[in-house]
Amino acid sequence: MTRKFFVGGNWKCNGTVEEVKKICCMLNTGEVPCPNHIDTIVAPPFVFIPLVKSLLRSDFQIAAQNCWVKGGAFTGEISAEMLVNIHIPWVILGHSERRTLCGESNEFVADKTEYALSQGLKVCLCVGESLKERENHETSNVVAKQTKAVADKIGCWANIVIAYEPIWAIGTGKVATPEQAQEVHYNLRKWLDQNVSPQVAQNTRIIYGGSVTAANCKEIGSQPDVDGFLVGGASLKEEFITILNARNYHH
Ligand SMILES: O=C(CO)COP(=O)(O)O
Repeated sequence: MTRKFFVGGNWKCNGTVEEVKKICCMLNTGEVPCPNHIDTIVAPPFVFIPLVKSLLRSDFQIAAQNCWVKGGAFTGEISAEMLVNIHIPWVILGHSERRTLCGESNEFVADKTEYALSQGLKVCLCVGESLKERENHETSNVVAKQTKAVADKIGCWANIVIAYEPIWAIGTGKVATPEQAQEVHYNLRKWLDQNVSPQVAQNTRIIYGGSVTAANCKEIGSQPDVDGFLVGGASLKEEFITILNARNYHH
Protein backbone atom coordinates (compact mmCIF):
# COMPACT_ATOMS: atom_id res chain seq x y z
CA MET A 1 0.00 0.00 0.00
CA THR A 2 1.25 3.50 -0.71
CA ARG A 3 1.12 5.96 2.12
CA LYS A 4 -0.77 9.15 1.32
CA PHE A 5 1.40 12.25 1.48
CA PHE A 6 0.64 14.45 4.48
CA VAL A 7 1.59 18.09 4.87
CA GLY A 8 0.72 20.01 8.02
CA GLY A 9 1.15 23.70 8.66
CA ASN A 10 1.75 24.40 12.34
CA TRP A 11 1.09 28.10 12.83
CA LYS A 12 2.29 27.93 16.44
CA CYS A 13 1.53 31.05 18.51
CA ASN A 14 1.30 33.44 15.56
CA GLY A 15 -1.27 35.60 13.84
CA THR A 16 -3.90 38.26 14.15
CA VAL A 17 -7.41 38.19 12.69
CA GLU A 18 -6.14 40.20 9.73
CA GLU A 19 -3.19 37.89 9.15
CA VAL A 20 -5.35 34.79 9.49
CA LYS A 21 -7.71 36.14 6.83
CA LYS A 22 -4.77 36.76 4.50
CA ILE A 23 -3.33 33.27 5.01
CA CYS A 24 -6.73 31.66 4.39
CA CYS A 25 -7.13 33.69 1.20
CA MET A 26 -3.66 32.63 0.08
CA LEU A 27 -4.49 28.97 0.74
CA ASN A 28 -7.92 29.15 -0.88
CA THR A 29 -6.52 30.58 -4.09
CA GLY A 30 -3.36 28.47 -4.19
CA GLU A 31 -2.84 25.59 -6.58
CA VAL A 32 -2.88 22.66 -4.25
CA PRO A 33 -2.85 18.98 -5.17
CA CYS A 34 -6.12 17.09 -5.18
CA PRO A 35 -7.07 15.68 -1.75
CA ASN A 36 -6.96 12.18 -3.25
CA HIS A 37 -3.18 12.54 -3.26
CA ILE A 38 -2.46 14.45 -0.12
CA ASP A 39 -3.81 15.26 3.32
CA THR A 40 -3.37 18.97 3.91
CA ILE A 41 -3.70 20.14 7.49
CA VAL A 42 -3.47 23.57 9.05
CA ALA A 43 -3.09 24.07 12.78
CA PRO A 44 -3.99 27.60 13.87
CA PRO A 45 -3.95 28.78 17.49
CA PHE A 46 -7.13 27.71 19.33
CA VAL A 47 -8.74 31.16 19.28
CA PHE A 48 -8.58 31.37 15.49
CA ILE A 49 -9.88 27.86 14.77
CA PRO A 50 -13.54 28.89 14.23
CA LEU A 51 -12.49 31.73 11.94
CA VAL A 52 -10.18 29.49 9.91
CA LYS A 53 -12.90 26.86 9.73
CA SER A 54 -15.35 29.41 8.38
CA LEU A 55 -12.94 30.72 5.76
CA LEU A 56 -10.97 27.76 4.44
CA ARG A 57 -11.89 25.49 1.58
CA SER A 58 -13.04 22.08 2.73
CA ASP A 59 -10.06 20.22 1.27
CA PHE A 60 -7.94 21.71 4.05
CA GLN A 61 -8.33 19.85 7.31
CA ILE A 62 -7.92 21.60 10.63
CA ALA A 63 -5.81 20.55 13.59
CA ALA A 64 -5.46 21.92 17.09
CA GLN A 65 -1.88 22.34 18.31
CA ASN A 66 -2.50 20.55 21.59
CA CYS A 67 -5.26 19.32 23.87
CA TRP A 68 -5.79 18.14 27.39
CA VAL A 69 -7.36 14.87 28.33
CA LYS A 70 -10.82 15.04 29.92
CA GLY A 71 -12.65 18.29 30.53
CA GLY A 72 -13.11 19.58 34.07
CA ALA A 73 -11.18 21.72 36.52
CA PHE A 74 -8.20 22.45 34.27
CA THR A 75 -7.98 26.20 33.99
CA GLY A 76 -6.66 27.35 30.64
CA GLU A 77 -6.88 23.98 28.92
CA ILE A 78 -8.92 22.68 25.97
CA SER A 79 -10.20 19.11 26.10
CA ALA A 80 -10.20 16.51 23.37
CA GLU A 81 -14.02 16.43 23.61
CA MET A 82 -14.23 20.14 22.85
CA LEU A 83 -12.28 19.66 19.63
CA VAL A 84 -14.56 16.81 18.64
CA ASN A 85 -17.58 18.91 19.58
CA ILE A 86 -16.60 21.64 17.10
CA HIS A 87 -15.66 19.04 14.46
CA ILE A 88 -11.90 19.45 14.48
CA PRO A 89 -10.49 16.20 13.10
CA TRP A 90 -6.81 16.46 14.08
CA VAL A 91 -4.63 17.37 17.02
CA ILE A 92 -0.86 17.76 17.22
CA LEU A 93 0.51 16.20 20.40
CA GLY A 94 3.98 16.04 21.91
CA HIS A 95 5.46 18.95 20.00
CA SER A 96 8.98 19.56 21.29
CA GLU A 97 8.06 23.10 22.26
CA ARG A 98 5.47 21.68 24.65
CA ARG A 99 7.76 18.91 25.84
CA THR A 100 10.51 21.44 26.57
CA LEU A 101 8.65 24.60 27.59
CA CYS A 102 5.71 22.97 29.37
CA GLY A 103 7.53 19.92 30.71
CA GLU A 104 5.38 17.32 28.95
CA SER A 105 6.85 13.88 29.59
CA ASN A 106 6.71 10.88 27.24
CA GLU A 107 4.07 9.35 29.53
CA PHE A 108 1.90 12.45 29.58
CA VAL A 109 2.08 12.76 25.80
CA ALA A 110 1.15 9.07 25.55
CA ASP A 111 -1.82 9.56 27.92
CA LYS A 112 -3.06 12.46 25.85
CA THR A 113 -2.59 10.51 22.63
CA GLU A 114 -4.53 7.55 23.99
CA TYR A 115 -7.33 9.80 25.18
CA ALA A 116 -7.53 11.89 21.98
CA LEU A 117 -7.71 8.71 19.87
CA SER A 118 -10.40 7.27 22.13
CA GLN A 119 -12.50 10.38 21.47
CA GLY A 120 -12.16 9.99 17.70
CA LEU A 121 -9.45 12.54 17.02
CA LYS A 122 -6.59 11.85 14.65
CA VAL A 123 -3.21 12.56 16.16
CA CYS A 124 -0.04 13.99 14.72
CA LEU A 125 2.47 12.75 17.27
CA CYS A 126 5.77 14.63 17.38
CA VAL A 127 9.06 13.00 18.33
CA GLY A 128 12.64 14.09 17.96
CA GLU A 129 16.02 14.50 19.62
CA SER A 130 17.96 17.48 20.93
CA LEU A 131 21.32 18.50 19.49
CA LYS A 132 23.10 17.00 22.48
CA GLU A 133 21.30 13.70 22.05
CA ARG A 134 22.23 13.64 18.36
CA GLU A 135 25.85 14.37 19.15
CA ASN A 136 25.79 11.52 21.68
CA HIS A 137 24.41 9.19 18.97
CA GLU A 138 21.17 8.73 20.91
CA THR A 139 18.77 9.82 18.16
CA SER A 140 17.22 6.46 17.37
CA ASN A 141 16.92 5.52 21.05
CA VAL A 142 15.25 8.80 21.97
CA VAL A 143 12.78 8.54 19.10
CA ALA A 144 12.07 4.88 19.89
CA LYS A 145 11.49 5.70 23.56
CA GLN A 146 9.08 8.51 22.73
CA THR A 147 7.22 6.20 20.36
CA LYS A 148 7.25 3.26 22.79
CA ALA A 149 5.50 5.32 25.49
CA VAL A 150 2.61 5.69 23.03
CA ALA A 151 2.84 2.12 21.69
CA ASP A 152 2.43 0.82 25.25
CA LYS A 153 -0.94 2.57 25.54
CA ILE A 154 -2.66 2.25 22.19
CA GLY A 155 -3.90 -0.66 20.12
CA CYS A 156 -4.73 0.94 16.81
CA TRP A 157 -2.39 3.08 14.72
CA ALA A 158 -4.76 3.92 11.88
CA ASN A 159 -5.31 7.48 13.13
CA ILE A 160 -1.74 8.42 13.96
CA VAL A 161 0.83 10.25 11.89
CA ILE A 162 4.30 10.48 13.42
CA ALA A 163 6.20 13.72 12.87
CA TYR A 164 9.95 13.40 13.28
CA GLU A 165 11.12 16.85 14.30
CA PRO A 166 14.75 17.11 15.39
CA ILE A 167 14.77 19.91 17.96
CA TRP A 168 17.97 21.41 16.57
CA ALA A 169 16.26 21.90 13.20
CA ILE A 170 13.11 23.62 14.48
CA GLY A 171 12.98 27.31 13.68
CA THR A 172 16.74 27.41 13.28
CA GLY A 173 17.11 27.27 9.51
CA LYS A 174 19.32 24.22 10.13
CA VAL A 175 17.45 21.57 8.22
CA ALA A 176 18.26 17.87 8.49
CA THR A 177 19.84 16.57 5.32
CA PRO A 178 17.60 14.26 3.28
CA GLU A 179 19.92 11.41 4.33
CA GLN A 180 19.64 12.28 8.03
CA ALA A 181 15.84 12.44 7.82
CA GLN A 182 15.66 9.20 5.83
CA GLU A 183 17.92 7.40 8.33
CA VAL A 184 15.76 8.31 11.33
CA HIS A 185 12.51 7.58 9.49
CA TYR A 186 13.88 4.22 8.33
CA ASN A 187 14.97 3.28 11.85
CA LEU A 188 11.65 4.35 13.32
CA ARG A 189 9.78 2.28 10.74
CA LYS A 190 12.01 -0.66 11.59
CA TRP A 191 11.24 -0.14 15.27
CA LEU A 192 7.51 -0.19 14.49
CA ASP A 193 8.01 -3.34 12.43
CA GLN A 194 9.75 -5.17 15.25
CA ASN A 195 7.80 -3.78 18.20
CA VAL A 196 4.30 -3.13 16.92
CA SER A 197 3.65 -4.97 13.65
CA PRO A 198 4.82 -5.10 10.04
CA GLN A 199 1.45 -3.65 8.93
CA VAL A 200 1.71 -0.68 11.24
CA ALA A 201 5.28 -0.09 10.07
CA GLN A 202 4.20 -0.27 6.47
CA ASN A 203 1.10 1.91 6.80
CA THR A 204 2.02 4.60 9.33
CA ARG A 205 3.01 7.89 7.82
CA ILE A 206 6.22 9.38 9.17
CA ILE A 207 6.61 13.02 8.25
CA TYR A 208 9.56 15.35 8.73
CA GLY A 209 9.53 18.75 10.43
CA GLY A 210 12.26 21.31 11.06
CA SER A 211 13.06 24.25 8.80
CA VAL A 212 11.21 22.82 5.81
CA THR A 213 11.08 25.40 3.01
CA ALA A 214 10.15 25.63 -0.65
CA ALA A 215 13.85 25.21 -1.41
CA ASN A 216 14.46 21.94 0.45
CA CYS A 217 11.07 20.19 0.40
CA LYS A 218 11.46 18.32 -2.89
CA GLU A 219 14.64 16.55 -1.94
CA ILE A 220 13.56 15.63 1.59
CA GLY A 221 10.10 14.61 0.36
CA SER A 222 11.54 12.23 -2.21
CA GLN A 223 13.14 10.00 0.43
CA PRO A 224 11.41 6.61 0.55
CA ASP A 225 10.46 6.80 4.24
CA VAL A 226 9.47 10.47 4.30
CA ASP A 227 5.71 10.71 3.88
CA GLY A 228 5.27 14.46 4.17
CA PHE A 229 6.11 17.42 6.38
CA LEU A 230 5.13 19.36 9.43
CA VAL A 231 5.94 22.94 8.56
CA GLY A 232 6.28 25.82 11.01
CA GLY A 233 7.48 29.22 9.80
CA ALA A 234 7.00 28.54 6.10
CA SER A 235 3.37 27.51 6.63
CA LEU A 236 2.47 31.16 7.26
CA LYS A 237 3.78 32.21 3.86
CA GLU A 238 3.00 31.74 0.19
CA GLU A 239 5.77 29.15 -0.03
CA PHE A 240 3.50 26.69 1.84
CA ILE A 241 1.75 26.18 -1.50
CA THR A 242 5.06 25.16 -3.08
CA ILE A 243 5.67 22.76 -0.19
CA LEU A 244 2.24 21.20 -0.75
CA ASN A 245 3.39 20.53 -4.30
CA ALA A 246 6.72 18.98 -3.28
CA ARG A 247 5.69 15.72 -4.90
CA ASN A 248 4.64 15.67 -8.48
CA TYR A 249 1.24 14.02 -8.74
CA HIS A 250 0.72 14.62 -12.42
CA HIS A 251 1.77 11.44 -14.15
O1 LIG B 1 8.13 22.81 14.72
C1 LIG B 1 7.91 22.76 13.52
C2 LIG B 1 6.61 22.31 13.01
O2 LIG B 1 5.85 21.73 14.03
C3 LIG B 1 8.91 23.21 12.53
O3 LIG B 1 9.06 24.58 12.63
P1 LIG B 1 9.91 25.35 11.52
O4 LIG B 1 9.43 24.86 10.17
O5 LIG B 1 9.62 26.79 11.76
O6 LIG B 1 11.34 24.97 11.74
